[in-house]
Amino acid sequence: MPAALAISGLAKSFDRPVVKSVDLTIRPGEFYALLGPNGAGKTTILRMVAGLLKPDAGAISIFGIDALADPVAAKQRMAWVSDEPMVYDRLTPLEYLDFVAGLWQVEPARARAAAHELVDWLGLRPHANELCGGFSKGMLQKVALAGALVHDPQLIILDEPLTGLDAGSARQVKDVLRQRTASGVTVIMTTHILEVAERMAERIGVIAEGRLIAEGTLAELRTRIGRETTLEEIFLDLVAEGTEQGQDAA
Ligand SMILES: Nc1ncnc2c1ncn2[C@@H]1O[C@H](COP(=O)(O)OP(=O)(O)OP(=O)(O)O)[C@@H](O)[C@H]1O
Repeated sequence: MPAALAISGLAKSFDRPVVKSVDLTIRPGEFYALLGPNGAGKTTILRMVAGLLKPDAGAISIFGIDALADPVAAKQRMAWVSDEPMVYDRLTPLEYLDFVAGLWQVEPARARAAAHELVDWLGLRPHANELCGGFSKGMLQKVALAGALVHDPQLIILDEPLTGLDAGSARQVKDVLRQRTASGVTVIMTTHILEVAERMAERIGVIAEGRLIAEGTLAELRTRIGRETTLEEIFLDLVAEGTEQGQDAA
């Protein structure tokens, strides 16, 4: 079976190199967290995977599909959830989900069932028939997540999905993601909430200055650091070890 996501030699520069020859392989059903300091290049990597930004170099394969050569086929297998939710103000959550399902040509009865299930899972039922225009950012984030999942993607790519959510909403989103991975779906997400990476991710990748500087299970990362400590300490040590700034400070 091909990898859910295989990236090799991925590179991108803006006014300077931001992603520098990143290789990453995620197996089907895996929950993978991408950590890294602000500006490390995490979002840029995910935007390239989601087909929103053209890499300068490298290859991206999604379940064996060359995402650069056949972006439409690749996009059908994945969902992209940005940290800036884009939802239509003049639609209710159910109307929005119906609209998105239509774009994906999901069979109407299946789409309706999926929409109602997501609305319930994400606690949107009391607002299911209200216009999204009046929603808080957290509620919009949940509607956007529901929209991304309505076509049953096999790879879910999320950029900071829990930022700004209250405890109850964060729990609902985590439960939806857990439920999806339990049924074999692959998840890759960026987060600054180390506890989320620690509790939810099977493997963690650390990006610093555009490079993947470390990767593994929490136990593997601990072994690499050589002491029994928290993910926060591991993260700070790895970043210090893997960046010019950190090396200068050491
Ligand atoms: N469209 C763009 N044009 C110019 N520079 C950009 C663009 N997008 C990102 N960058 C720059 O690329 C670098 C990496 O940004 P990116 O958003 O990938 O980082 P990140 O690791 O996701 O950071 P954060 O944790 O703060 O969200 C930053 O210096 C950012 O300013």
